[in-house]
Amino acid sequence: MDGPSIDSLILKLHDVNGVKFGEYKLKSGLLTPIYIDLRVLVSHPALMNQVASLIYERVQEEGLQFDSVCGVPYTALPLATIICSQHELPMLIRRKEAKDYGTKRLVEGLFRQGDTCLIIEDTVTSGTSILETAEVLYKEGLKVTDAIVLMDREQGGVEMLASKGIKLHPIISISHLLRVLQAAERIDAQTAQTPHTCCGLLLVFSFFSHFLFLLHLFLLLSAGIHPLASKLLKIMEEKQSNLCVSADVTSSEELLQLAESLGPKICMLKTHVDILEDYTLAFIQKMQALAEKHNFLIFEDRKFADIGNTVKHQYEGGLYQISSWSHIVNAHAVPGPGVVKGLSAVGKPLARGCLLIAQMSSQGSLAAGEYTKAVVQMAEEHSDFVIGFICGSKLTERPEFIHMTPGVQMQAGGDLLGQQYTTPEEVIYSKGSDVIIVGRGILGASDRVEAADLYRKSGWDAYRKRVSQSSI
Ligand SMILES: O=c1ccn([C@@H]2O[C@H](COP(=O)(O)O)[C@@H](O)[C@H]2O)c(=O)[nH]1
Repeated sequence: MDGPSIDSLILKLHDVNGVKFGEYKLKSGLLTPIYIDLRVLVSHPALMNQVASLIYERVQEEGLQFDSVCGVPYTALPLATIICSQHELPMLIRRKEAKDYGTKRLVEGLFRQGDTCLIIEDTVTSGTSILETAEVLYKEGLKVTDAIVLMDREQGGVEMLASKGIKLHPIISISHLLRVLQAAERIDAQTAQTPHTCCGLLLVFSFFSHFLFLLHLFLLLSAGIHPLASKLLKIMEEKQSNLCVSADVTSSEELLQLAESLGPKICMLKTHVDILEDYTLAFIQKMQALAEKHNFLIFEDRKFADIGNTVKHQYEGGLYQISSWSHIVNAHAVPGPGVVKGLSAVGKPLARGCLLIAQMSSQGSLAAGEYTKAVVQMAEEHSDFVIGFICGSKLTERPEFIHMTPGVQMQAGGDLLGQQYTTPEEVIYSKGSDVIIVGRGILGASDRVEAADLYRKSGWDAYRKRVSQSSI
């Protein structure tokens, strides 16, 4: 498609409200002044066809070689469908929903290991959505070398994807779009300059979003939530961290080193003390001192799952005396409410809290569907002790519950024993969880402190972004 046709497409997109200025984001509290909303295309089939043709023309101009096409869900899905149907190209569908871990294929359609898949996207900002889709395809053994996008917001997407080995081919840049709209007198010169004042706007945005975050926190704290949950939220805000490190090591010395070095980066340290080869109560006292020093909570991932009377003993006594030092423990709901009552009898007087395991990150987990719903109900009935869930996504809008998600790494994927990984952005921003729990993603890094900081930043950015967008 030539320049004039692209320009007329831009005007048509503006006509159908696919490009919005100012108001949309101001209402939701964000100061992003230009919003590209190509979801409107589904209501305008002629325009949808035009966009699909434009994308396909670009594919041909670039001489791209590929075996299949995948549209980033959801807006680019119909675009990919039209292109594949009109040109008889094999298509793949990436599933976005993964509520029931491991029960569904992540990529639908036929492909062979090593096939190359072309990604199609409607709008790119940082490139994260394309990367997430590519990561799911990589996991299935596919290659991704190129991606085509209709609209490039020119906010680093091309560069970020290039650094990951994906060449992005944008069709319309936001600066061109603004020039066309200004020439057609749809916007004034000041609005057309918007991208060039990006840094100033980002500062205002950052301040505003921080304000919204604090407002959100205030509303949560006023909702009468458990003191431990409120303490956790305060730590998160103070340390700008929703990272819980899963310290799955077998020596107490290494665990203490982890707590000392990663302490400043985390809101919580998760332990499995029963894998330590040299557990002593003296060690646990040192850990408590580090938790005080670096202001984090301790979460013993004990996964209690017995009748109330037994879990009472397991929590309070034995070798580990968990209730004496662990701020938070967790439990399966399989035994019924007795497990919570037993734990609560020990933990409540000590101001401890409990997470119920509503979903698991492992492939084929049975904690799904009706079971998960029943766990949420059990939590609601015991909210004086249950402070939240181990889960893959937000399960309830009730503000008193904190959602914590394990199975997190920078790249989606899994291990050989059924663990499944999702990215911090996906877990926190897309799925609405609050805290990321990261083990080997940090423990396996050559520089654990640097890795922890990357996870902290990624998780926290996603959290702030989500909270800012949902507050007003
Ligand atoms: O569903 C669950 C519940 C708990 N875990 C625990 O989290 C960590 C994850 O470690 P990675 O090294 O990041 O895989 C580990 O301690 C598990 O016991 C979980 O993974 N999934």
